[in-house]
Amino acid sequence: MTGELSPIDKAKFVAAKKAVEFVEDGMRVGLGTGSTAAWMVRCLGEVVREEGLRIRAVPTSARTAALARDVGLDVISLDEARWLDLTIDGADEVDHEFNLIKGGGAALLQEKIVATASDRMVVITDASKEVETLGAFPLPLEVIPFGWQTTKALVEEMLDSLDVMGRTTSLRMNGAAPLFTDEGNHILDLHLNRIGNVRQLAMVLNQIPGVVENGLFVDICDTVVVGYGDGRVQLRDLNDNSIREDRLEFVESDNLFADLGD
Ligand SMILES: O=C[C@H](O)[C@H](O)[C@H](O)COP(=O)(O)O
Repeated sequence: MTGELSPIDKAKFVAAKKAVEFVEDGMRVGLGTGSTAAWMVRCLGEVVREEGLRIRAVPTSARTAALARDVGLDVISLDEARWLDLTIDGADEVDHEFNLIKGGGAALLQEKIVATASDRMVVITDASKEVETLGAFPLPLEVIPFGWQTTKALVEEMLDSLDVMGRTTSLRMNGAAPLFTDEGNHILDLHLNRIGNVRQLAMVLNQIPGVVENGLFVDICDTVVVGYGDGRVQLRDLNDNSIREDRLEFVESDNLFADLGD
């Protein structure tokens, strides 16, 4: 069964499996969204079944909530949990200061709320998402549908005033219609190539009327777990600047590998 996994899925899987080791009995855990986070939810379900951990999980999307219930996790809302011990999530890009671009799966709003409500955010990724400077991946911006074209024009004006060159913005589509997020909003993707001042951009984007949230996660992530296709994992911790390495075996499990990908 594991032979069917691509190297990239193996990398995502080992990062996810390693990150689940941070989960302890009694914790309230935020569950990210996306293909990497889906591996983590499956791994967590298995650990909870095998070790009898009592955890409560707060998902960041309807997709993750459905998967979490499928694998037997106790799903509660953020309002029930209030604060979380840990959130584990994927990312679209990660820089050396652990700033992130998120929202490729349109879940950035709930993801940012949940991660910010957590004592610790662990990001799981493969090496392809590590970058010197954020911005090659289009930056998602969640905007309310009312007047979105005006909001888009204001965003473009703001980018001009910041001298962000060569940018384009596009409304994310779902087939022929605009995509709606779980919160009923649209996504504008900002194609910027390179984000010089991440902190400044994150702040000014959220000042624009109509913008609900942006996909820049600044000073939120503490730990990054990078997985590799050969089973290696690297754990980087910003708090003590440590880097630890490990290697995980691929263990065949029908539960984990029956439904590949997100
Ligand atoms: O909105 C989606 C999230 O921010 C995802 O965590 C991000 O897009 C990474 O997804 P994946 O693990 O599928 O690459």
